[in-house]
Amino acid sequence: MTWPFAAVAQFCASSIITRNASICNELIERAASQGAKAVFFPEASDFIAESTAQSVQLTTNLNESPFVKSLQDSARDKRIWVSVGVHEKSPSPSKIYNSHLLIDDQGNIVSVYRKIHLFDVDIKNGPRLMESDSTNGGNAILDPIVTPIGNVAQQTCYDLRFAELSIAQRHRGADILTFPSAFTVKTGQAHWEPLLRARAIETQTYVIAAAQIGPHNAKRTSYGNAMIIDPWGTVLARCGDSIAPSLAIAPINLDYLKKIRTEMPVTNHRRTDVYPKIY
Ligand SMILES: O=C(O)CNC(=O)[C@H](CS)NC(=O)CCC(=O)C(=O)O
Repeated sequence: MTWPFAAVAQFCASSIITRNASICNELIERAASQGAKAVFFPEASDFIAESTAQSVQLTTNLNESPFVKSLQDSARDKRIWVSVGVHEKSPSPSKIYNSHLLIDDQGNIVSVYRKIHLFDVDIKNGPRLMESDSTNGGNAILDPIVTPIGNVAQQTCYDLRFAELSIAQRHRGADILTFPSAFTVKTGQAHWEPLLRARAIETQTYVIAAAQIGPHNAKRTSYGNAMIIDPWGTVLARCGDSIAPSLAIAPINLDYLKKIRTEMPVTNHRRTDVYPKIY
């Protein structure tokens, strides 16, 4: 059996939505031409705004977004699944959702995850970001979605730091955890790869982590290092240091995943008589 390939994307979004759309659609074409069955884009691929006000002003409903429509068209034309982070209107006029869409190879949006944990931090000599100024948090952990590469479970960026979500999604049947992200440089250097590898190792799942890279505007730069990790914690593929749009590709081997889980059945060893089962 040859195993299906996944592609993870890395680029630098600006506040110009049409430009970001061209980059993503070009990468979808490239991923499909390399034989990938699914391609994963970063958080906020539609735009990175220069202010809270601009972020709210640029945001539409999903069914009114030319960015989303163009990715749906590309997914259908190229017969490839697409995971992508975008902004979405919420019921409150001054706040949005930070959403993660899964689009199937017919161009249908099959799942919309709304980021649960909001990045409100003020780090000395580091970033100060108050995501909750512009964003409402979601309230649901989603079930994994069956795709040609395996069961894909959606999260977003800062959610990575809350292992409960990954454990819950593992219990619900995830083969692959996905973290579309725009990590800051300071936190990324310290935490990005160890957190991703920890989630892969402790849940024995593949981890696909798309990332924004480089300077979006005068105030904001992202860490990059998009990567695909296997259930043993090995980094199978990663994007390089260039801020030019790029892809990294790896096979998703569910026999290998089963082998890892059989040889060391950590999920069966959980002491849910001592602490609660997360589900
Ligand atoms: O701003 C947008 O439009 C999109 N949202 C983001 O980029 C979010 C909120 S500012 N970034 C993160 O969650 C970074 C997390 C991070 O860097 C960490 O956990 O260390």
